[in-house]
Amino acid sequence: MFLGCIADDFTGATDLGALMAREGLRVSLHVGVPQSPPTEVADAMIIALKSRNIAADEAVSQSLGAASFLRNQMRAESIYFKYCSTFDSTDKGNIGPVLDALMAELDVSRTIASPGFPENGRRLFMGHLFVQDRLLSESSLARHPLTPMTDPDIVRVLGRQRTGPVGLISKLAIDSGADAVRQTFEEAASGSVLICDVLQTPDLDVVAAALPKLRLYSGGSAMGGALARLQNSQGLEQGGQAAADPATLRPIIFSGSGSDMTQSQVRHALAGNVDAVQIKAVDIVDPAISAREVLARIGKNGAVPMIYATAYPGDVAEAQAALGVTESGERIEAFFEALASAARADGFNAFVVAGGETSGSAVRGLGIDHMQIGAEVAPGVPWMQADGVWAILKSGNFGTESFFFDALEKLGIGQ
Ligand SMILES: Nc1ncnc2c1ncn2[C@@H]1O[C@H](COP(=O)(O)OP(=O)(O)OP(=O)(O)O)[C@@H](O)[C@H]1O
Ligand SMILES: O=C(O)[C@@H](O)C(=O)CO
Repeated sequence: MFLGCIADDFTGATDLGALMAREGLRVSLHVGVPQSPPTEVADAMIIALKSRNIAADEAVSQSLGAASFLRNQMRAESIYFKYCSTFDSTDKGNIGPVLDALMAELDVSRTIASPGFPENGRRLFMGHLFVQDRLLSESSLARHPLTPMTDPDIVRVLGRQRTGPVGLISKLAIDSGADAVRQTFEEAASGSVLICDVLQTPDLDVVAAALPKLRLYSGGSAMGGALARLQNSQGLEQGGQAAADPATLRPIIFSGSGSDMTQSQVRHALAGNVDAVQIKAVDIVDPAISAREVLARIGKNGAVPMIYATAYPGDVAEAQAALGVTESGERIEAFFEALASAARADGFNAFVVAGGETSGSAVRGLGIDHMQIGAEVAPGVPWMQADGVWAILKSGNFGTESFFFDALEKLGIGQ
């Protein structure tokens, strides 16, 4: 297996899977470390963790466990550590501590950190990360509830998270070509992690071509896509993609993200034909009971059900003031987990889910631990199939306004 990947959240894992499957790779995606090596043939394996917002030492231990499985059981030639294209983290971690631990474990003296994802507007210049046309620190990510990104200089951000040096593979080196990139990498001090500038996708291909056989890479999904492209240009068989039979599908939409884009997507869906139920944290006492109540209310008008907690920031703040930030979030997550489980038992089998934490809850509720990548609806957002269930896990800010309907259409379900 050429690439063994560790993703720090579920939507990020499916994002990476989509970008590698696009290049024809056979991708095997697992939720957590599998009990034993899977029998299917794969060029790349992704282990999805939920390690972005946990204590750094726990994130390190889970990531080392995944790396050990990928190297020892799957014989992965390289390890890829996938984190967010907006470098979501705090000064305590978890990107730096996990990178330090993987570098020590794999005995590598240098690696790269390449979060950029130009197709989704995440670009880096001189180590500064932009979201569309704004610096990271001026984007909505500066107000992220768990990982507010207030410093756009990723060299400086990673420098605060690790003990070793942090350098830069600048756009100037990339424009000079693969040899200049390789030289920058090789001349960097031992122990360095080099942040990669990227304005357009071909910049990533230059970096991949310059550094084709590192034991350890790290970044967003687009760098993984570039490595997959390089691998495929060396003659891999095309991988197949899972396809759905629309006649057998019963769709349902869950939205628990509060991001600006998901808010637009919910508003767009509400203006169309959906059977919508809004859920509030204060109303959830027993998640299983709330889930059954919601399921009893839907399905009367023949439209696709959409159950959403997504609310304006003022309403979220009100719920947080009443219950506390942790309690209000946990209630909604427990609700979506119970709802996924109950909806599956009721025969729903195509789940459109918005939000990283919400996706984690839905996957837990569905009880799936292994997924096959299907068609991509928006850059980095593919349908996936597991044990007769279809699911699409959308990162909060991904997709355009019509995403929910686009996703259904992609499976052949008209509105
Ligand atoms: N109305 C609400 N009141 C209180 N908490 C809410 C409300 N709606 C959502 N939440 C909580 O906000 C968090 C949203 O996290 P989630 O990761 O699903 O979305 P996101 O952060 O926008 O997505 P991503 O991580 O993909 O960018 C969850 O913990 C959810 O329970
Ligand atoms: O890289 C991204 O932006 C996403 O894959 C992500 O990590 C979602 O949380």
